[in-house]
Amino acid sequence: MQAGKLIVVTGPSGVGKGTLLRSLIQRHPELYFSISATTRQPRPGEIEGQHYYFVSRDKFEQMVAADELLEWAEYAGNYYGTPCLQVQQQIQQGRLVILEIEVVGARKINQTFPTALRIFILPPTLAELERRIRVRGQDSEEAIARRLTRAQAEIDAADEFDVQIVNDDLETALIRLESIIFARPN
Ligand SMILES: Nc1ncnc2c1ncn2[C@@H]1O[C@H](COP(=O)(O)OP(=O)(O)OP(=O)(O)O)[C@@H](O)[C@H]1O
Ligand SMILES: Nc1nc2c(ncn2[C@@H]2O[C@H](COP(=O)(O)O)[C@@H](O)[C@H]2O)c(=O)[nH]1
Repeated sequence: MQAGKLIVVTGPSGVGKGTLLRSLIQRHPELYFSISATTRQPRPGEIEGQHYYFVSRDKFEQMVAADELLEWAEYAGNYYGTPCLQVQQQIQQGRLVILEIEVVGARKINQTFPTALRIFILPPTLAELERRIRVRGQDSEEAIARRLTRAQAEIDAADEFDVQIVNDDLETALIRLESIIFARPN
């Protein structure tokens, strides 16, 4: 069986990573989308084991100590991390595995998984990024401020990644994402 591949999708909060990836997975159900662990409180409608594994800080720290996470980072006051086991199993089974993670964690993947394809999603403007976070309507003012403070430094890191996609028109960005993920190797 051919070995699978790891694809990391990163970019600032609210840029539309989740929106793009949900559409991508609808079109390509063979993709495996990794489910992260987080200490963040669930938002209305978020389901345990589907959107995230919601864990306490103690439990998260135990997972770190037991080396159960492929990468992890603290983001806007909460921990987020990728459980290793499922990702490794799915790659061994030949699947394309997608991680949707923030920039610090995406950098760590470069060290542990140097063959991963790392894609950075950019907003058309910072004002549009703020508008999207606000329209989503799921973060407190404090959480929005933390996310926007971090966004500029994240955007400045875009060139560290293999590919950059501007998510202006959603369908155009989705087609570009598809073409990069399913590009034939030379
Ligand atoms: N191309 C686009 N044009 C306009 N609105 C968009 C576009 N892409 C996403 N959005 C909207 O922007 C908001 C944020 O999108 P989304 O939650 O997917 O971002 P995200 O990058 O996954 O954020 P986070 O990292 O915080 O999970 C949503 O309301 C979504 O509908
Ligand atoms: N380093 C990691 N970052 C992750 C992971 N799972 C999600 N994220 C990123 O965190 C922020 C905030 O997410 P939100 O759901 O609270 O809006 C966002 O950029 C996610 O992509 C992970 O496992 N590791």
